[in-house]
Amino acid sequence: MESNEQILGRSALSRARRVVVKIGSALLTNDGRGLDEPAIGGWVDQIAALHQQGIEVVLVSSGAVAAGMVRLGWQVRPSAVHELQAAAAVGQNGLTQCYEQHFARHGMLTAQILLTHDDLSNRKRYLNALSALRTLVEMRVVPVINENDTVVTDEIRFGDNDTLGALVANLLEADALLLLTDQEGLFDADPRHNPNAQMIAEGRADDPRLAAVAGSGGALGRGGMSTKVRAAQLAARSGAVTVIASGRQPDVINRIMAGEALGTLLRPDQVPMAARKRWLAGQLQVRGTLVLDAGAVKVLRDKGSSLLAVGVRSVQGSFKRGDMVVCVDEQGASVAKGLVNYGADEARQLAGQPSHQIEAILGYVEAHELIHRDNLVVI
Ligand SMILES: Nc1ncnc2c1ncn2[C@@H]1O[C@H](COP(=O)(O)OP(=O)(O)O)[C@@H](O)[C@H]1O
Ligand SMILES: N[C@@H](CCC(=O)OP(=O)(O)O)C(=O)O
Repeated sequence: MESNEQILGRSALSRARRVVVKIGSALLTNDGRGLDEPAIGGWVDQIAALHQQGIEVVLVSSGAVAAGMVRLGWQVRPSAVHELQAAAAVGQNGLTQCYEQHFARHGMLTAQILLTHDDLSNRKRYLNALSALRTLVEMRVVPVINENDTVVTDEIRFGDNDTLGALVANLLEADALLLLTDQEGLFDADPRHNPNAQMIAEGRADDPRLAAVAGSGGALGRGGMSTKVRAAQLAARSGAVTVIASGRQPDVINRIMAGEALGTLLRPDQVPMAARKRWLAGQLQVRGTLVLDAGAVKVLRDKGSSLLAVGVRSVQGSFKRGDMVVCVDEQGASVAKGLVNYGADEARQLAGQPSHQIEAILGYVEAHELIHRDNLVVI
């Protein structure tokens, strides 16, 4: 029998079905010298190979500011936030184009997604982002995500896409988060300043000693290792394993996903399913109640199905799309909790109705299910 460490360690990577790959600025820009296009081509080839194996890959890519600086002919990275934003806006086009061209060599489509951290803490926008991303992934399109630098100031100032990568891993309940950077992994001291620093091969994401060795920002004034350790902690909440590794190692993505001991592995302390359910359940206060008929209770419990409106008897409370609601049986016993796709008024109109009637009743379809099974925890 496998031990917990094996379940949550390297072997979790070889079983992973969905992975978020984050490529950092330090690496993409070859330490601040504009986009490293041949290297990008290499990562795209590796991601295409994973796709061939049926693994879903979502890419979080930095590099907009650096690409914009080259296009604008700026030699020095500006410090004023509005100039960083301008450079990011110009550069994002180049970044998108670069990925699009390389993925096209493999006959693959990409989609540009610009998000802020706030988007993923606002319940409605969270659900919107989730359904858009899930649809893209199901269509085998590779989402290429970056921060929406035009509307944020903190993120662009700290240059932290590690947190965004972790939030996306939470959102999509990814099995793994790969943080590709310019170092072989997390060292016990910054290797740029300490030649005797040793790489940490493996640890628990929430080990406080890791935060201590990660220190502060990287050489380009970015998050450095501290945001990577924090990202691993966030990713662990939904059960994802994190690997911090050098993007310059040949075939790094595929080797890590095959379970090879490259980089630093930071594992969650709980098996993924338990972590995901706890994370979802701990997300929000319950805002309303859906009373289910016996058939709906049975399919939720026995099959882990999504909740359809047809199985809902009545709706209590006042809630909005994206809020957490509790599902109870007709005797009032709790059955499940989940994020609801319709607000209370709409849910009342839909209760007891088949899904194909949603458009006729409301005039639009937000989703075919009232609660998608991925957003549902049976209790
Ligand atoms: N303990 C450590 N181990 C490895 N790298 C460290 C450590 N502490 C600080 N660093 C620095 O973090 C940098 C990587 O972070 P960063 O520049 O933010 O990369 P990215 O842009 O890929 O996110 C490295 O170049 C290194 O100088
Ligand atoms: N979003 C910005 C900066 C993000 C950034 O540099 O983050 P990181 O790669 O974590 O150091 C960009 O694309 O240039």
